[in-house]
Amino acid sequence: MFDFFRKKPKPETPAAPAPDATPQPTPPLVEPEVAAAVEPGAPVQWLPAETPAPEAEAAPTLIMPSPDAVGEMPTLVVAQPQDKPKLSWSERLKAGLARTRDTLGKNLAGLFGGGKIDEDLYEELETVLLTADMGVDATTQLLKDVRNRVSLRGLKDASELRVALKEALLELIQPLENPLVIDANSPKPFVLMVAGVNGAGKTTSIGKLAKYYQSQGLSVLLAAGDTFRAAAREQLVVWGERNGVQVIAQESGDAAAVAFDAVNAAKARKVDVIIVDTAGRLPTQLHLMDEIRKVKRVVQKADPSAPHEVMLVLDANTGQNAVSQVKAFDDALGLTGLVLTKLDGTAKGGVIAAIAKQRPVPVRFVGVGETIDDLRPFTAKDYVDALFE
Ligand SMILES: Nc1nc2c(ncn2[C@@H]2O[C@H](COP(=O)(O)OP(=O)(O)OP(=O)(O)O)[C@@H](O)[C@H]2O)c(=O)[nH]1
Repeated sequence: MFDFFRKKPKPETPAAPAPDATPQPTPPLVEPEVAAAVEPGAPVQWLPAETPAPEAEAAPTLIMPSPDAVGEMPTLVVAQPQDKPKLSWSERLKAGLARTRDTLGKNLAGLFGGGKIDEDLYEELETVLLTADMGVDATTQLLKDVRNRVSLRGLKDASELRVALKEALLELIQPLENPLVIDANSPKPFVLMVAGVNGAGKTTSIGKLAKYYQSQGLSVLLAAGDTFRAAAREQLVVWGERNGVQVIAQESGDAAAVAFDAVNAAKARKVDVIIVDTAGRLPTQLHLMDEIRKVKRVVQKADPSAPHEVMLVLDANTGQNAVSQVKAFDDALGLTGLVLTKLDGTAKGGVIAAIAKQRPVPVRFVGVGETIDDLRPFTAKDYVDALFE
């Protein structure tokens, strides 16, 4: 389990930063000679003093966690395969979507049990879809599609409706399937910026993503851009140390400056992927939305082609509110991908249909638990199968 990630206190709403607060140089968390121990034989890199970001006037002190420093921090225990019986991903996805399936499935079973297809049945189907958090727009589209399929195929019996609905749902959410492939043809470093509301699962997902891309042979660097919560930074630093992933952090200061320097560090170290964490924020906190726009702008100053992915992490439990979050963050940042977390704890997995209909930003990954293997690329067919089987 990501025990250490779970240790942190309930997320707080970060205090409003001054929109253009000048980052103050901060004392390093580790001494230079200790930092040198991180990469034996390699020169210590205090990065980057050379090119200050126009909007991040003073370069922050960057730290590499040292084994000594990390040794004093709480232990992170990553679930080992032997912790639980090895399930295939489709089994885990199925287990994760159990609550949504129970709600949807039970209600649909009642509908599709038999009898003839009539207006009453369509009305009941509408209620079931809305209850699964699919939203009005997606529900309307699904019903229209199901009606078409029924009339085209001349279906008469309610039991035949199930296949028609499954097909209609697959067609609706299929466009969201667009995996985030990072390979030799991708920009280097590939800059992935992560955003989301408080507690959505950003930091946990970043740990999982780092592992995912590392397992593909890519080098990964994390930027601890959640400068509001010291615990968030420490989580990343400790997690990075335990898993051999470099982390760039500073003790306090400006998220944009951390991101800027981390991109430069990634360039200097020829790292393949950099993942930039950011503090949780609500779309209604306009000053914080300004602040995250600034992070993006400053990243662009370090690398004009970056960020190459702006990913919103969404807690599936928020149901229809997730759609509002997608719209607001997309309007502010121009999202290129989504991560849908905590599907295991919710009956609101149908929200994916609402996203497909109202703001179809690709769902890159879905999360169905807290262990490292519980985040996987989204595939529409697996998702629909897990909902209906
Ligand atoms: N059950 C379950 N829990 C998850 C999943 N993803 C994350 N969590 C848990 O959600 C909680 C919050 O996750 P964090 O990663 O700390 O969230 P965050 O978005 O970084 O939070 P802030 O930095 O406060 O904004 C932690 O307890 C995680 O273990 C998931 O897919 N399933």
